[in-house]
Amino acid sequence: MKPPPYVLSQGVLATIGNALLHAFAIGIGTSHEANKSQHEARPRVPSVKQRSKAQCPSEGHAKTIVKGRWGMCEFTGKCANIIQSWNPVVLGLLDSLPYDEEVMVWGRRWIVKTSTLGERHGYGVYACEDIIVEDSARCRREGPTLFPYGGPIYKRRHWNWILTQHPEWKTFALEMDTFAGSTRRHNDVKVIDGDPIRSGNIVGFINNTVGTHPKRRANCEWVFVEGPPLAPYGQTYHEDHCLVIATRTIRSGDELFTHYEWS
Ligand SMILES: C[S@@+](CC[C@H](N)C(=O)[O-])C[C@H]1O[C@@H](n2cnc3c(N)ncnc32)[C@H](O)[C@@H]1O
Repeated sequence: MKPPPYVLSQGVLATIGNALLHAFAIGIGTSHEANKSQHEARPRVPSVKQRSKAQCPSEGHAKTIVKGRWGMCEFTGKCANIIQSWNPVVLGLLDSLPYDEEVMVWGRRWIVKTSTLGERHGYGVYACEDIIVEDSARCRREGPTLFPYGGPIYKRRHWNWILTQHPEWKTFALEMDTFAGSTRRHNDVKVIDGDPIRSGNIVGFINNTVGTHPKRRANCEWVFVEGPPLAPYGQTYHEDHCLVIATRTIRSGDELFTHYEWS
């Protein structure tokens, strides 16, 4: 998944009149185009065409079982060393993400349960409280921060290696810094593995507006943020990160939707 990585300027979140946000208002920009204001990017997803064909160096095809939050998974060659362990708690996410149970993430209550799209489309994320977005904030993409897109971060090249061995890992991958104006080479782009099971990443359960009947309206978007989140969530997390922000008022009981493509 490669949802829209909007980039906010330094001042944007500072103006958000939300007490919670003020607690961890973020300094923002991009690592390669600092101080550039908002970039709107088309949401994109790693497609088969975009993916490099590079295989993970196999070194005699030795097989290694890598144990992690996902259970056990077999990798060969260098891939086994590339797989990172991840603790969701460092980014203020939950160590385990229960279904059908209210949880508190970044100061707000949420529930992960069957999507309004229907059972065959899996789970969705619902708000358990109202989140108000003023019209003026909406126009400037200054809606409240909901939670981060969390998971281990891989270089694109390494992520491609992983996918050659486990293509099913791709569903929740977010390319961090591909947005309009990015000058990074494709292989330099970083990818967050946001699988909810592997990463405790609640964002992974947010569904897409595309093709929905009746038509769902997006109520949140992704933004790329340079540097770690401020306290209390950035105490031990030192990477650039991505956030989900509300783009319109979300009422208690509403399911979150955004616009992304997937392959
Ligand atoms: C990022 S996940 C979203 C969470 C997913 N519902 C789950 O339980 O894992 C993306 C997957 O959800 C499903 N999905 C999301 N939005 C959809 C939509 N508008 N129509 C149909 N399926 C959708 C697709 O199976 C897609 O691969």
